[in-house]
Amino acid sequence: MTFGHPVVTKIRPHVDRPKESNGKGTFDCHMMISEPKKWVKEFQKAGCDLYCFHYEAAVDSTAAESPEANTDKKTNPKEMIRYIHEQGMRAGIAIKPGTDVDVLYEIFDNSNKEEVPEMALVMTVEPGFGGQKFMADMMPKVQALRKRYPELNIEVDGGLSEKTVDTAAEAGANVIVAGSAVFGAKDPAHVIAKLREAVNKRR
Ligand SMILES: O=C(CO)[C@@H](O)[C@H](O)COP(=O)(O)O
Repeated sequence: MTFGHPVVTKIRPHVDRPKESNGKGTFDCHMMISEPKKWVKEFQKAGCDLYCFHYEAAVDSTAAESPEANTDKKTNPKEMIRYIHEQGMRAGIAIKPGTDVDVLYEIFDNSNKEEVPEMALVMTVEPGFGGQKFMADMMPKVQALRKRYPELNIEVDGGLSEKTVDTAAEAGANVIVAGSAVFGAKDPAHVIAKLREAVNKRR
């Protein structure tokens, strides 16, 4: 599990859930875990505003607990999104580098708004650890999402820094996760300001 560090935290008002955050930004929890449904309530209690799970991991948790009883372990992100919304949080859905962006279209095109997340997260490194190299070849996914959903919150995570943020922002990302670039900086506030600036000048 990792906690994202979104430096651009304003979720666009028209996609906001009724329960607003506390005015101090959005507590965006990126759940890089295999059974994301298990932790939804715990994280809601802990103050999470936006619960982001992986498309690849959205397997029914009951089925995952009893594999022998599970004959069709199928991905069910819609159920996850509805469940997150029912707990009063916003939902995000993440895809790993090897996952096609097309899998998200069915999810965002759904006419049932309770099953539509407020954010898409395009991983720009393989999930695992900080300090990896930004994968610029993920940008076509961001561009495709931005073209199809002009108002969507699109997050990128992995290898973002002052050097790479322009590429991501130019492609259409408006929520930037940065680990080592911020926490390893002499002046984290300056880096955060630069990352924000890169996004804001394109909005
Ligand atoms: O958890 C992950 C990747 O597994 C990311 O959230 C990274 O931790 C971000 O760190 P940097 O790439 O910015 O150092």
